[in-house]
Amino acid sequence: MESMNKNGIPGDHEVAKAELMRGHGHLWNIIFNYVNSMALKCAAELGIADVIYRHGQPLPLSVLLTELSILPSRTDSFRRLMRLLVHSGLFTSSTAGDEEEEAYALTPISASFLVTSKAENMSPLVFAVLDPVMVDPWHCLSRWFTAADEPPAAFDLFHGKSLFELTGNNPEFNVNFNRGLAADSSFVAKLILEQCGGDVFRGLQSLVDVGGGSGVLATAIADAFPQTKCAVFDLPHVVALLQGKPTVAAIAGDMFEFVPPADAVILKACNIINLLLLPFNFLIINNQSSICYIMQWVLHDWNDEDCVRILRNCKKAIPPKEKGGKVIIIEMVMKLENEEDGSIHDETAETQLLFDVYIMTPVPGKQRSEAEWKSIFIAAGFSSYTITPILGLRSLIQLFY
Ligand SMILES: C[S@@+](CC[C@H](N)C(=O)[O-])C[C@H]1O[C@@H](n2cnc3c(N)ncnc32)[C@H](O)[C@@H]1O
Ligand SMILES: O=c1cc(-c2ccc(O)cc2)oc2c(O)c(O)ccc12
Repeated sequence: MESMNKNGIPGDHEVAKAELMRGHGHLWNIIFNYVNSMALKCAAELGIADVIYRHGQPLPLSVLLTELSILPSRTDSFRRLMRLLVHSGLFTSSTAGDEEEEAYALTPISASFLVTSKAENMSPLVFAVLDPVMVDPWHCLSRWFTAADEPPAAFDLFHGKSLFELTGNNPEFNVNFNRGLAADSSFVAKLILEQCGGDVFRGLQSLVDVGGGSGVLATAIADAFPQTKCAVFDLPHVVALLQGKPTVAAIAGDMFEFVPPADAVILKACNIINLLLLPFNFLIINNQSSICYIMQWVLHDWNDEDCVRILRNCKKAIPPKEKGGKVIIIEMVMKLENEEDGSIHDETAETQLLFDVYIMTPVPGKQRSEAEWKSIFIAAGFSSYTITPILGLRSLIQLFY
């Protein structure tokens, strides 16, 4: 009672104590947040969503335990794991029958992003992001800030090489990483084609997906627009995973050296083009045709100077806007804290902040605001751009000169 004043209103001391308790809870939430990530990874590794999906209706706990070969001694632990995953919105639980045994069902999130049996050559993104190869470097992020030899990213400090060098000499991780990103690409490709496909891709003669990874995006565009000749350009060990995609050509090379002209791609469609042959193909570029380069999650890997180099290489090979040339970039456009609408507090804005810090650990990357993008576009010689938000999190940017 002593902390109330005579009107029954909590005194300063009581308010401060309540705030401290809230703050303590908040801190715990931040500290233990990685448990959500790891519980999700565990669910994906066990294949919980696949088993529920195959069952086609809410799955009683006992059946789930049997199907997943969970040891009887782990029953209680498994139920607690499921309780957290239900709380996170990945599954729902209900009780059915006289014994009131819990039964679990998929939510739209797990049905769309965790069921692997529906997606060939893809695995949930969580396998790429939470692979120990990606997680271990976080333990030296603080050291990276002060390391005198200034390694490009904490990843390089921890592994002694860059992410893309490591994918080149660790085949298992190369597959894991590219399959994880493929699943995300597949989702985005569907969205783009539904929301703005006609406006963006209709009438294009050729398109090259620069840093196109698994080729999922290029394949979806090629399937939706069969008259557009599509190709994926990426590092040799990445395009090597692309064998067997009949509608998309694969080209190995280094985008810092040059970006292949799309018309050269058409000549060699359906083969992995030997990089050595490409200079000869320059001789027969038809600069009058509508050529487009597309890049998803490529520029966010690099500093401003490198982005300008990549974009200048693209600009060299496309005709001006009136002749149908453009570069399409699918990336985040960060909302900034001082933007008027206050939306920095919503979940999308928080995810953007997390992803911006996330990307500095595997690569020397960053997420950019519109003003930051604009100065890169101008430095690379482009004169206009449009931004179409396709998801809360990211946008489709079209660049012209
Ligand atoms: C983050 S991944 C994005 C992959 C794909 N665009 C997607 O959205 O899933 C970046 C891609 O850039 C490729 N890359 C990195 N350095 C490159 C280079 N110098 N030349 C060509 N591609 C490169 C990587 O191999 C990788 O596939
Ligand atoms: O580890 C990653 C993850 C991504 C990523 C995350 C979420 C998405 O919806 C898409 C992609 O992107 C990465 C990336 O571009 C990179 O260069 C390194 C690592 C990752």
